[in-house]
Parts: sequence; C-alpha cells; structure tokens
Amino acid sequence: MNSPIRVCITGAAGQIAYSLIFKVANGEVFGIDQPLILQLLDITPMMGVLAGVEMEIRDCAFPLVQKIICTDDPTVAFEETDYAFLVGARPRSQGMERKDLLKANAQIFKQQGEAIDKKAKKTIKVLVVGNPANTNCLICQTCAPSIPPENFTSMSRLDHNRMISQLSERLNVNNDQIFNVIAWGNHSSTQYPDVSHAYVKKSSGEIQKIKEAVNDDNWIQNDFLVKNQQRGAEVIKARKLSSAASAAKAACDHMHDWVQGTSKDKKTWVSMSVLSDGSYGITKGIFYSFPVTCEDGKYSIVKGLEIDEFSRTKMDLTLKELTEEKEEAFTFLKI
Ligand SMILES: NC(=O)c1ccc[n+]([C@@H]2O[C@H](COP(=O)([O-])OP(=O)(O)OC[C@H]3O[C@@H](n4cnc5c(N)ncnc54)[C@H](O)[C@@H]3O)[C@@H](O)[C@H]2O)c1
Ligand SMILES: O=C(O)C[C@H](O)C(=O)O
Repeated sequence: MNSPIRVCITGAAGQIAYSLIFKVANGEVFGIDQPLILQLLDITPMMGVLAGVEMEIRDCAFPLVQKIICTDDPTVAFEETDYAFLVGARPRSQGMERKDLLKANAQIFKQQGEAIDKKAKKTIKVLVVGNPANTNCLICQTCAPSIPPENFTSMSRLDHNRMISQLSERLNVNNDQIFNVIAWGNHSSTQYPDVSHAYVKKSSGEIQKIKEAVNDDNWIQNDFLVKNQQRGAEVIKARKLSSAASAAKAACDHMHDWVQGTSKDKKTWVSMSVLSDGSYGITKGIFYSFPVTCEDGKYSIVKGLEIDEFSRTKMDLTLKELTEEKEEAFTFLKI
C-alpha cells in the first residue's frame, strides 16, 4: 500500500464538495490503491454542517480514508498538503456588483495563497474551482511565491465536458467518440468554445472533423457557442442553485488527468486554465484556458494550432475580460 497523501478540499460544507469529497474518497482521482488524509476547510458558521458531512464520510467506511480533519483555519487545512481543490468562494448575492464579488474573493484567495505558501508541500498541486476561478487562481498563486507557478491551475473542464456533450447529442454518437474540443479563456460567459481542431471517431472507425460532421457553421458559431457560454446560468435558472455534480465530476477529471496523465500518444488533449506563457498571443501572467496534455504530473500547452480570424476575435475578447479582472482584483490587494 502507498503512504497516504493529504488532500485539502475547501468549501467542504457546500454543494460541489458534497459530491467531490465522496468521489475523491472512493479513489476516483488518485487511484484505488492510494490512501488519503482528507483536510476539509470551511468558514466558522459552517462547522456544524461540516460535522454532518464528516459523519457521512465515516459512515461510508471508505477503505482509502485514513483520517479526516475538519477545520475553519486555512493554516491547518493546508498543512503538508499534496493536492488542493479550492472550491469555497464567496457567492454573488442579490444586488452585489461584480467589483464587490472580486474584492470579497480576492481576500479569500490571498489568505489561502499565504497559508499554502507557509504550510503546504512545495510540490502541492492546486485546482481552483470557486468563481471567478481564473482570477482567484492568479491571486492565490501570486500570494504563494515559494510554490512553482505551474502547480496552480483553474477549472475549465466543465466547459470542455459540456462541449463534448452538446456535440455527441447533435451527432448522435457517444461522448467518448468526440475528441479535441477546446474551451479557451475565462470560465465565464466570454469563454470561447472552439471546435476547429475537434473530430468525431465514428463507430465505423472513420475519423471526421467536427466542422464537416456537423456541416452547419451557423450552429457552431451561434447556438452551440452561446449554449456553452450560458450553460452555467441555464443550470442556475433551472435548479435555483449552480451546477454541483457536474462541477465535481469536472474537478475530478481535471485533477485525475493532471496527476495520472492524458493519452500517451499526446494526440488528444483536455482544457485547463494555466498561467499563460505567451502561447497564441495570450498575455503572460494570466490564467487562461488552453488545450493541454499531461504527463508525469506536468501539463504542457499544445502548441502550433492554427487560429482563424473568428477564433482570434473570440480568444482576444475573453483575454480582455481576464485582463480587466486582474487589474480590478489586484487594486484590492495592492500587490
Ligand atoms: N469553475 C467552474 O466550472 C465552476 C462550476 C460550478 C461552480 N463553480 C463555483 O464553485 C464555487 C462553489 O460552488 P458551490 O455550489 O459548492 O457553492 P456553495 O455555496 O454550496 O458552497 C460554497 C462553500 O464555500 C464556503 N466558503 C466560503 N468562503 C470560504 C472560505 N473563505 N474558506 C472556505 N470555505 C469557504 C461556504 O461556506 C460554502 O460552504 C462557487 O464559486 C461557484 O460559482 C465553479
Ligand atoms: O456558479 C456559476 O456562476 C456557474 C458555474 O460556474 C457553472 O459554469 O456552472
């Protein structure tokens, strides 16, 4: 048996965590022979609810769970942490301006970045889920200067998965027959769901570009695009709550692929928000969703893809939003 790894999940008394914790505990991310110590963080008023979650984790009798630590103190939650899912964030309340939301979250992710810097293993891998995820991730990473910047990522996998689902439905194939979609940019309504390089592997074995298989550019550039950009809002409208199970599944997919690797031939990729290295003309120092492959616990941005004029415009638009978010958030922090 391997020695246990320490996995921190923040927002542990919330909706996403209520699905995520149990998938992680069941071995779905780090493997069925990898024991875990769960380090669960939420705010003080939620400690009672978190105690209930802890009871349920215990009642599952997971073979892999060696210890459960529930806390409202980030310096306890990030002690020696190997992997962190930063789910907890301040939600937008009625009448709250975007600026106020950025400000509230900037403070949370500053505090957590500082705790990670002081307490976590230097090899920690961090996935930020709490919105605005890309900018929260940037703040957290900036406040943890002793940790390599490439150890921080934020989640665009839900957008990636939503694209696959929409395409498989349209083409009447299974989800695992769709490859190489790309969710570019911010996890927000400016994201750019791009199918220019995507393909479908038909049941006959034939491979066809998505654009040819769909044969309707108008649908790709309008209905499909807007549906993906607005999917989070559509779920909120229907559920009166934001996506939780699908977000938890996407968080597991993201961390699983980062740790265990994507396809060995490097021909298929996933979408992950990572610190831009300037690829595709995206300003360095912004967490932007790119196509990546992963191997030996490291991600690499897929290089050299051709970008047409339509894509360029959309990629620049979401970059503009991220640049503005960064400027605004950093004014609150005086970094
Ligand atoms: N990136 C994505 O694809 C994606 C998808 C869905 C939801 N989200 C975001 O994920 C976040 C969580 O969603 P949810 O549905 O679980 O929300 P939720 O409100 O059910 O749970 C959030 C939890 O975070 C806790 N929290 C708040 N501040 C905290 C802090 N400083 N430290 C630790 N915990 C704290 C809250 O007390 C609450 O228990 C939201 O910001 C949501 O918008 C992101
Ligand atoms: O929580 C939200 O605002 C929406 C969420 O990020 C989603 O994409 O479902």
